[in-house]
Parts: sequence; structure tokens; C-alpha cells
Amino acid sequence: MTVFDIVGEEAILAGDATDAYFDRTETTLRHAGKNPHVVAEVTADQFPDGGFELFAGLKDAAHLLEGHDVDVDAIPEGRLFDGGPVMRIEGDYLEFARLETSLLGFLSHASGIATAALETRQAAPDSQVLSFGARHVHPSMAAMVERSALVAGVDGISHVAAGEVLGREASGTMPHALMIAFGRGNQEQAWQAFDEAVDEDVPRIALCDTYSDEKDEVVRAVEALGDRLSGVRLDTTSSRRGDFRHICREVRWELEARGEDDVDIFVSGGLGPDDLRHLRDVVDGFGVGGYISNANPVDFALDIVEIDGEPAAKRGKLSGVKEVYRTADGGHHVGLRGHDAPADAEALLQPLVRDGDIVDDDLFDLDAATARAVDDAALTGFS
Ligand SMILES: O=P(O)(O)OC[C@H]1C[C@H](OP(=O)(O)OP(=O)(O)O)[C@H](O)[C@@H]1O
Ligand SMILES: [Zn+2]
Repeated sequence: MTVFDIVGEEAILAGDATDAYFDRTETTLRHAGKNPHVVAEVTADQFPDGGFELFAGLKDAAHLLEGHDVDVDAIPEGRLFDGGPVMRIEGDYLEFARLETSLLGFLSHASGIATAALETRQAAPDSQVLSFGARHVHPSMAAMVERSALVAGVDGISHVAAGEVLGREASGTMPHALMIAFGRGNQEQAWQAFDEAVDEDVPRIALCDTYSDEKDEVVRAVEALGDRLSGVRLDTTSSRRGDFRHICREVRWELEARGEDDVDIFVSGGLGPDDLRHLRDVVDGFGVGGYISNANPVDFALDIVEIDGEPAAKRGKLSGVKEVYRTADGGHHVGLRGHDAPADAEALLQPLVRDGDIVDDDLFDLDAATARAVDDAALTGFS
């Protein structure tokens, strides 16, 4: 009996986090004495269509498949893909049939979130971009959301427990609740109490939009904290937002007019890539929540493409074992294994699991994945 309605690790590892029809499949195939040797591929699109997405979720997928008598190849986490397989599984079908639901869930959701995070990263490459959308998702998914955002190269995360899972320090500024708790008109008391109470290593970033005009509250924060003020956050509610860019420029002007050139301006609230492109030259950093955390999963499917060595894909899918390549011009090519690879191209699928053992954990190392995402975004021209 669990306190929260959450499917736990035990059920996932045991293959019980599966769709009922896989139970039926297993029962039927065992009854019929069938357990063919197959090659199955995880794909979203069969052919490249120019729409790159960022591959994430491989760490959990690898640990799901570990210990099962299968061989798995995958593209490294942090690589971009555009059609064709991101993973290939070879083995007796019943070795992994019931793992499909969790396998696709791990890869689909994380890759969708990582792709959205990369869009924000690329929209403001020289700015601080912080992921803080955990409030929009089920708490059991917070670590996945934050990890996927980090794969895309965001500069920080807000969720404390997720940070502990990932070995990353969570960061943040202050919520409106803190300002409200001190009462209308007492913003200075709130900022000063924060400055007195919070660890010295936490930047003093004052939220300046609670009860009064942003410019007014920023000037008051400067007067209240002086040199201890390291930044301000403008989270202007949509009903007041108007020309947000002008507000930010006005605030910057007033800070410089008071010699406060070093006070950073952070903005948040309903921001997406277009907003970051529009504001990146007038502010120093962004808090992005829903655009990242609420991203749609990538629509991955797991399809048998070869059975006992023979081509076997269903309608709409492509038979045979495939390779995917990054071409020198940043393109993505899908071809049958053993057929001509494009000239000057890099084959992306690499050995991940052999005979049930993980053989290369660099494929899902978080720092390595982030580095790959930055490089591949540049090579493919992702934006
Ligand atoms: O829109 P998103 O990109 O998902 O970012 C989350 C919103 C919600 C929250 O604001 P509030 O609800 O005002 O809460 P808080 O007082 O904590 O700022 C936060 O400051 C951002 O504005
Ligand atoms: Zn707010």
C-alpha cells in the first residue's frame, strides 16, 4: 500500500509497469511455444523530415534492459535525431516484450522535454536559463524533468529533491508568497529578512513585481539592500505585462542611472523561445517552467523489423536492421545496415548492452550528454 499513487521502481524493473496486452501476448506465445529471435527498433519517424529532436532518457532505459538476455545499441544521449532508430534491441522477443511500455515511456517523455529545453537554450545561448517547471508535473517525475533539461544544457534547476537525485545543486530566487507574508508595502522588510536569513552563498535576487510597479520596486530594492543586491527578478503577471521588453529596458536604465550596472535582471512567467530571443539582449537570465516541463513526449514506437533473420516490419514501418548517420553537413541519414553508408558520415548507433550487461555508460553520462547536445545543436543548426 503506497501513500501516493505512484508506480514504483520494483514494478518497473519487474516488467509489471506494462500494458495488459503484453501479458496476453506473453501468455499466448508461451502457450503456442513461440519466442522468436527478433530485432526491434525504437523510432519516431521512419524518414528524416528536417525536424530534429534531442534524445534523452537513455540512463533509465539502459537500467531497465540490463540483466535481460538482449543486445542493445543506441544513439548516445544528447545526440539529435531526425528519423530512423534511436535504439535497436536484439534477442528472443519474450526477453523484453513486457518492458516496451516502460522503455518507450522513459525515452519518449525525457526526449520531448529535452527537445523543448534545447529550444530555450538555443534561443538565448549567452544568457542564464533555469528550469523551474517542476510544479507543473507529478512530483515523481521531477528528477526526469530536471535531468532532461540539463541534458539540453540549461544552467540550473529549481527542484531540491531532483537535485539530490542528480547530484546537482538546486537554485532559485524568492516567491511572491514570501513578499506577501510581510504585508503590502513592506517589500523592503521581506528583502532585508531574506538577506539576513539566507546562506551567504545564495545570490540576493529580489522579486520586484508583487504590489507595485517593477521600476518602483527595483529602486526600492537597491535602496534596501545596496551592494548586497545581486539581481532582481521580474515575474510580471500577464494582466500587467504590456511591453515587457520596455519594462526591462526601463529597469536597466534606472539601475545604471544609480550606478548599479552589476545588478542582474532575471525574468520569468510563461516564457518560451520567442520570448527569450526577444529579451535576451536586455536581461541577464530566464526562469522557464511550463515550456520545458509541459513539452509533449516524442512519439516513439518499438517495432519488430526482423524476425529469425527475415524482414518483418508491419505496414507503415520499414523492415530490416538500420543504421543512422550524422552527415558532415549536419544532416541525418537512415540506411539499411551493411548497405552503403553516406560518405564522410558518422554512424550514431553504438553498443549499449551486450548479453544483458551495460557496456558503455558514457552513452548516458549526464555531463557527456550535455556536451554532445551543445555540439550536435551547432552541427545540425538546431534552433
Ligand atoms: O510560467 P512558467 O514558465 O511555467 O513559470 C512558472 C511561473 C509560476 C510562478 O509564478 P507564481 O505563480 O507567481 O509563483 P511565485 O510566487 O512562486 O513566483 C513563477 O514565478 C513563474 O512565473
Ligand atoms: Zn510569481
